[in-house]
Amino acid sequence: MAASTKIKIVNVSKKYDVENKALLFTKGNSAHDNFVGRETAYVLRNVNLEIKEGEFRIFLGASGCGKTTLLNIIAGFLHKTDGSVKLDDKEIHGPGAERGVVFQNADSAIFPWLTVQKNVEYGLRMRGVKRAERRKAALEALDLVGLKGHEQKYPDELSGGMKQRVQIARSIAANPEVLIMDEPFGALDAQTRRTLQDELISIWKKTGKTILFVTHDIAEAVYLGEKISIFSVAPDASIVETLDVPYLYPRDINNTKIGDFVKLTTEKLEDAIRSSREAHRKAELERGIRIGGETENLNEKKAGETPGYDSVYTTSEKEQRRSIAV
Ligand SMILES: Nc1ncnc2c1ncn2[C@@H]1O[C@H](COP(=O)(O)OP(=O)(O)OP(=O)(O)O)[C@@H](O)[C@H]1O
Repeated sequence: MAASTKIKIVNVSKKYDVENKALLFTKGNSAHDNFVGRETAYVLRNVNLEIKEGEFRIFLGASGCGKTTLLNIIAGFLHKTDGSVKLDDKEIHGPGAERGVVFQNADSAIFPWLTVQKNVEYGLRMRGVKRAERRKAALEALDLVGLKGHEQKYPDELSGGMKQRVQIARSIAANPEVLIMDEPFGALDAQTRRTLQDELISIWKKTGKTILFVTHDIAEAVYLGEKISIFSVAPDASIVETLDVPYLYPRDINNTKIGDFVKLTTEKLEDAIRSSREAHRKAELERGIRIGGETENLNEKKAGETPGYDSVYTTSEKEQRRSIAV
């Protein structure tokens, strides 16, 4: 039987109130000096997306294209400016227990004064779940993320990877239908990252949850995702292409075919960045204005480099990418 639609996003747009934000800029600061009054720029414009129940969906895009903005709209933390976001055919108007969120920075998401177990129980306690029941849910979730035996520790006794596991366990204990993950492994070392990627796949397989996952790391996207949605750049960013990743789990990132798929995804992302930047430039030229100071000249880029490259990858990711695929 075909999976049902879990999340449906139709023509979602978002603009921030940059006019008020600009008042915060200090004079002499380049953001202030270059501000030319485009207070109504849309970060996201007409985003369309359909996610099936139980799907593992990746969001990939240049820094600042609006991935976090979209996740926050789906999580219910932010209001959209236009469009519709439905979960199980019902419009989302705010946060809900059926959506669990995992942020990149575990330090700011978990409470240092609570033990691991109390941190994981926290959301359930807020919902009035009885002690024995929340204890059971917390212990099961901690077992699932490999933290059995660490229940009574405090966050400052844990490594970065363990803290991230606590955050994931806290989401899972609340038993959400959708896990919304914003670069959850971005701050971790390569080894821990790989271990947590494998654990996440195993949790996804065991629980059947729908997962939305933002990453900058193309190899991670291909290793984890069933589908990869690629964003153009802001302003007016949207999802320009969605790739199906046609490989069974567990995937071997050193496999040549998967390496070729990483390369293909990289090219698609670079194309999306290049063509949306060209479209912005054309539109700016047509309006006869220069936005944000110096307009970057595409032709001045070094041979072999693609516009947006530096904003998408960190140095180590660039090296990893070269060694993996390009
Ligand atoms: N509260 C806000 N007010 C004004 N502009 C904002 C606000 N939050 C985000 N933005 C702008 O919206 C754009 C998209 O931000 P967002 O954090 O969604 O991008 P992102 O794709 O997640 O970036 P990254 O990959 O670097 O985390 C950026 O230009 C950002 O400066």
